[in-house]
Amino acid sequence: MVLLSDVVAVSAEVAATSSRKAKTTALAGLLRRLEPQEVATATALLAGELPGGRAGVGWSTLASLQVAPASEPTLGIGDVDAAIGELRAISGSGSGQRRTAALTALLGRATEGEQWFLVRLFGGELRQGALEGVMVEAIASAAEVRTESVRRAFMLSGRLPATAGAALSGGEPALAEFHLELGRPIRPMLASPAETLDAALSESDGCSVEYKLDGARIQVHRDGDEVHVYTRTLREITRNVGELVELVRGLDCRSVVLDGETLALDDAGRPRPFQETMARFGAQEQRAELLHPYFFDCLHLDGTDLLDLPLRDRLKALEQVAGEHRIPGVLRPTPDNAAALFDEALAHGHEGVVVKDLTSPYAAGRRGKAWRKVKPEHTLDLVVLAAEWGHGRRSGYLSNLHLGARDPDGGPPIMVGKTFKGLTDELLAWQTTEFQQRATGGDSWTVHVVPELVVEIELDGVQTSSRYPGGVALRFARVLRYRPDKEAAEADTIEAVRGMLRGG
Ligand SMILES: Nc1ncnc2c1ncn2[C@@H]1O[C@H](COP(=O)(O)OP(=O)(O)OP(=O)(O)O)[C@@H](O)[C@H]1O
Repeated sequence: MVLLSDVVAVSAEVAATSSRKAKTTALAGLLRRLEPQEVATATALLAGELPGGRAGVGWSTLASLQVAPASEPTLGIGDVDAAIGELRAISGSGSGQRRTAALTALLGRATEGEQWFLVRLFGGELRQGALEGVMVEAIASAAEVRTESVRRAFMLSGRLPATAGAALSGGEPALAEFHLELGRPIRPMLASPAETLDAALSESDGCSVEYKLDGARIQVHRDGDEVHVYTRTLREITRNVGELVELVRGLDCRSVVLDGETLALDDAGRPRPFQETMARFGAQEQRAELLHPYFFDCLHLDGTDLLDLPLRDRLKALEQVAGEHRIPGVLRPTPDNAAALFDEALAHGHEGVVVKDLTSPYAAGRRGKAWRKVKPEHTLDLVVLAAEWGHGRRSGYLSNLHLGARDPDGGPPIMVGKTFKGLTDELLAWQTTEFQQRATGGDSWTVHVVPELVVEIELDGVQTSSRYPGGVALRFARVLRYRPDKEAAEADTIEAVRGMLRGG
């Protein structure tokens, strides 16, 4: 039997080393020791996820609890699972009090180190998407299967616990059982940045160059008349986007999975601000502006999965089923044609282009070289770590943001700079409320927050710095907008920030 204290020890070991190999070895070592019934819960805990999802425990409850710790570790993985299940089942009148009582009982059975872990687990502070890649490798190593097989199962299920369960109990054959299922979204394929268009073009033999639209990612699943629409973070938004559902229901096919971008357009056909597209995803009421879909990939058509086929074949399927709703682009362009498309995309108010290798399969959830994004200006998506109270006109508002870049090895974000520029009155008011709800501590100047909000920052470049732990500082940073569609695990890495040193 594995104890919670074993998980806590391995988590600490993983956090303490920056060596990917050491992290994988530590995680795999523990995974190997698990009983089959412990695998799902222990995997979730190691990945910093609350087993089974949210349990309705807020920070205010957690912060108010002072429970004397146990002197010896006795909590097994099964005990933790059962206690979380009980917490989740509490409902009805007096549920707040009963939840506090159940949580107090659990914490009373935990040692000091275990309490620390559990409080952060409930508070969502341990969840680090960057750990996912390391976990995938650890599962492969513990189960003695190919990393690619584990990665594929994870992309199709979106769940590490289920992936680990299959790998450790059934090996390769069990992993091969994972399929694209209509109605279950998969993690979208992502792009990595290219310095220039020419650099991106020179990397592939044949490519598709497409507009990079500044909208919001959608994944659409249709099975007969049933249509579901999901966001980039796999949230279902079907009820909010009736016009997209109708459009996909009208396509000439029985079943299909399409990947694309959606955008609200003004009367002249120019993109509306990104915030308006995002607002549609959250709004319950119908709004005036209509969303238009721009599909760029087809992952399934009429009973056949296309994920493993090269892009050129997926694009043929896309043309067949949704040709008139394809994103603007060119296949196998000359350098001049590609440059013309890039200029045209910018002239229409879009972000740039994406250059895609026509031979590449769909590698969900990965930021690989098969898709390269090319943009003209410098922007970074960073994580908000803290904010300082403003002065003068901004007094009473949380203003100056402390910004962190992602640690690719799964550690906490690394601070790279501060800015209060670019914040509108509306954003100031919004973030003042949001940050206080996410506060983890601070002093009279500064409020530290759970590092989960992603903000897009425009900057002139970066410079070396001895002030910040990553050795780099942002130059002339200003806030462009918040990125509610992104999680901290998708923020730019410290390496991406350092990579900008070259560009000046
Ligand atoms: N033609 C396209 N092909 C793929 N993705 C596209 C395309 N046009 C727009 N996009 C958007 O770009 C995103 C892919 O770029 P990337 O993986 O870098 O995500 P990102 O970090 O959101 O990009 P950025 O922050 O630069 O907008 C997709 O999630 C999608 O929303």
